[in-house]
Amino acid sequence: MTGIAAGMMTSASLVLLVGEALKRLAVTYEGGGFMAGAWEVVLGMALGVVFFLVVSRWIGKHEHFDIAGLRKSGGLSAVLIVVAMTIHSFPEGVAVGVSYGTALREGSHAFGDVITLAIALHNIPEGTAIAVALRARGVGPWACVWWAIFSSIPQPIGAVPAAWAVWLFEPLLPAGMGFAAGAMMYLVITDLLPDAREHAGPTKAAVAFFVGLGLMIALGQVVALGTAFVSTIKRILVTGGAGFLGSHLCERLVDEGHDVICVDNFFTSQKSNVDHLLDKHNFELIRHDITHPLWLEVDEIYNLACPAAPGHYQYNPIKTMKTSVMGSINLLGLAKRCRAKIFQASTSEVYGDPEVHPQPESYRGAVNPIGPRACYDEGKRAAETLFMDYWRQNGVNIRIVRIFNTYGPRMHPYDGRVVSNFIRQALNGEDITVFGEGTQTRSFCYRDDLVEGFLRMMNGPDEFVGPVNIGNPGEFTIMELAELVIELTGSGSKIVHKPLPADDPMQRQPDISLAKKHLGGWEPTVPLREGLARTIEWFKSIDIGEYRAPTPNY
Ligand SMILES: O=C(O)[C@H]1O[C@H](OP(=O)(O)OP(=O)(O)OC[C@H]2O[C@@H](n3ccc(=O)[nH]c3=O)[C@H](O)[C@@H]2O)[C@H](O)[C@@H](O)[C@@H]1O
Repeated sequence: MTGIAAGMMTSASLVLLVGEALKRLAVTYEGGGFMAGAWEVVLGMALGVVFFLVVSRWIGKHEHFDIAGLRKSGGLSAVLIVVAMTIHSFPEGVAVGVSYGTALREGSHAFGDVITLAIALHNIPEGTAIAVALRARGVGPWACVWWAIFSSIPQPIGAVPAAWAVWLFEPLLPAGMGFAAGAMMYLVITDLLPDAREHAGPTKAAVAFFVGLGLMIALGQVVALGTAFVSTIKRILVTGGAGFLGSHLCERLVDEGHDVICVDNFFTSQKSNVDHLLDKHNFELIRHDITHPLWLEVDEIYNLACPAAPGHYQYNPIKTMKTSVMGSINLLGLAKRCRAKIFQASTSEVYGDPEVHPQPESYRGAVNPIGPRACYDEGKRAAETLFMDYWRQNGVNIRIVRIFNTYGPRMHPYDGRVVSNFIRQALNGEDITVFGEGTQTRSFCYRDDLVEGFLRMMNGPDEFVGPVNIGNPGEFTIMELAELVIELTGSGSKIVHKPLPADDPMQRQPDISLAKKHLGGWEPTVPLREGLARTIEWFKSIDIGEYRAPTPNY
């Protein structure tokens, strides 16, 4: 078994990791000549070897890994063996993590899978050895099993941060691949092969080694074939994809390698938001209004299409209601036909002017169904109803998020919402228009935090369909916001008061416990001051003259 694992790990290290790293470098250093950039892999391998060497020295003698030696052990040495095995699992985990980090960055998990398999296989004799040593000491059979399993727990603990680190430092990938290869080869030479040889003799060890080599090459082929069939690349439709949030979502999805179809009618959005994506092979832009049916073949749909600023959605309230209701019906029908997963961008406005504070998802809201905001609030509520009914009645795979006030770069300068208005006014030296006394509150979430929440919700388990609040619980009065914008822009603008619009909610703050629980601990990371500074920089970088106000209501 150990001999086979040694063969598999050798093949994985040299063929998959080093081979692939050199292939990548050939692209990076195109035209750079023989061995261009290969030093990165060599350096990575050396680091991998040194890493294992240091760890092995630190935990003591190699005899502790010696499987034959374990059989003879008893008493204190058995405890030492468990400790040594447990600690030496850690660098193995790092090797697995580096391999997965590398593989996933490439859009496939094949590398990680084969290396995990090899390490897992090699865990079997190690775990058995621990069990044998403890059993000889009179430890009960189940306790032996537990200790055998426990000794491998450092593997995932080492693997997760290692994978993350590789992900973070993409340019170091070839060196990272070399690192994993070097670390594994060290393990093969110092640990696996001597064990195999001592156990089974040189001939059987050599045969097992070559069986392992062959097995891994065959497995690599099967995985490659399987990956081609079960591709991780999805065809994703984003409606409202040229808008403030939609364009950022498209960008994230394009970067992840998905085939993205952006649909927009450009009512409150701007083509320039997706200009930089137009020449990407995996991005497509369609001008279309979702109140009309759409015939496409997709795997996932993000429905973000709807004007969201009160002034613009009240400009043509019937159209706003149609966008939420007919748009949802059209897209849910598309999702049903394609068996696609579909995501609805709902809103904190479903809570109306809330009597419960902060607002949990279970709160049913206080919406005026006949007021000027109803076209949006009730439209979004009806959309939620439609989503839930398509889920219950037709088994459509849905997700609903309720977005709380969001801001950031690419907000339309004439959007009319409070953050864009205040920044535009401050930069132009105009009066800052605070509606009412400015004592009403809002909780402002930075765009990137929100889109991260979207992705986690869409990619989360099918059992959790929402609705879930996504927003920043940091609550501010509108007056505080005005003062902060003046401070950050260094503007001489004065604050003036205008009448409070009808049905304007007095307070709003999301309860995000549900998101934290179900979306892998998701929570906003960008504080208002920092997010506003970034947004102000973006506003300074654009030419407002290139933007056309969608309606006169801003
Ligand atoms: O920003 C958002 O994401 C939300 O914006 C609006 O909801 P609202 O909270 O009314 O957003 P704003 O128009 O930005 O108004 C926020 C507060 O600032 C006040 N405001 C707005 C604009 C302005 O120039 N001055 C001003 O004091 C408003 O009266 C309101 O109390 C939309 O209706 C929501 O669907 C959307 O989720």
